[in-house]
Amino acid sequence: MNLELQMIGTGSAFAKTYFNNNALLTDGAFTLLIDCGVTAPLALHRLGKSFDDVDAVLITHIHADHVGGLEELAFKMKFTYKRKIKLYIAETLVTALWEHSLRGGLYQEGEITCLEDLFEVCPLAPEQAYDISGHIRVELIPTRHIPGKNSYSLFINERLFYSADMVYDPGLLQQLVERRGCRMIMHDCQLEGPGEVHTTLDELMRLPEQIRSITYLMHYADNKDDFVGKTGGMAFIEQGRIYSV
Ligand SMILES: Nc1ccn([C@@H]2O[C@@H]3COP(=O)(O)O[C@H]3[C@H]2O)c(=O)n1
Ligand SMILES: [Zn+2]
Ligand SMILES: [Zn+2]
Repeated sequence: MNLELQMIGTGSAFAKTYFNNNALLTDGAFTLLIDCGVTAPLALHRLGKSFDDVDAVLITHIHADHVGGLEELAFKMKFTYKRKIKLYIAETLVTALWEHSLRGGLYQEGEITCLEDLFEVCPLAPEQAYDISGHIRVELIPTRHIPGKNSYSLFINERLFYSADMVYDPGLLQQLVERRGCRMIMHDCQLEGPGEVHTTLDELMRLPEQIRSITYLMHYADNKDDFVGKTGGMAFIEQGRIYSV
């Protein structure tokens, strides 16, 4: 069964013309929000949607463009929609998300004292596939991003690789395509400068043509249009467009 994936934002962390790189993945009956950055509430609003359209949220790593909208999501779920949705997150990130990111804004004596007061927390072990819905199955793949910081890319339904923010790892991409049946790669893409914590366009251009032909670029800067047609055949994913994956 095909899924529909819609990026509510395709921008890099500090992009101003694109929202944060967050996605809605749906099987028709169930909608998973992949990352929930600072701009997620407005990005959804611009698409005529709200957090009420979301059935579960999955977090790849703790940076504001991926978790900064969780405070609003949690408050809206608790006090407006009165629902506790599932929060899928690597087991290594559960404590850090609450203690280092959300507690300051969400804590309320006797009412909200831990992540479990807001979400049905589902800690995920890496390299193990989990059924998120009847038709969505996700495996976390640890990928390098910031030294000492855990970050996880996604392998969805044994066919789509969705990169978290990650440094170039051609061996992983090659292995997924050649040995695990990966048919589509959605990759973060830093258009200019050295890729210290991200993968650069120059690096992705070095991939074999067979891999580039199934690779789509996201998490890009405001000057993306300057690079259209100069990406070795890799297409930019468009914010708001619905893709069959
Ligand atoms: N060592 C670092 C750490 C962070 N950064 C920038 O901060 C952003 C945080 O969100 P991101 O999407 O991971 O992108 C990071 C870099 O732009 C960076 O450029 N170098
Ligand atoms: Zn990011
Ligand atoms: Zn990041």
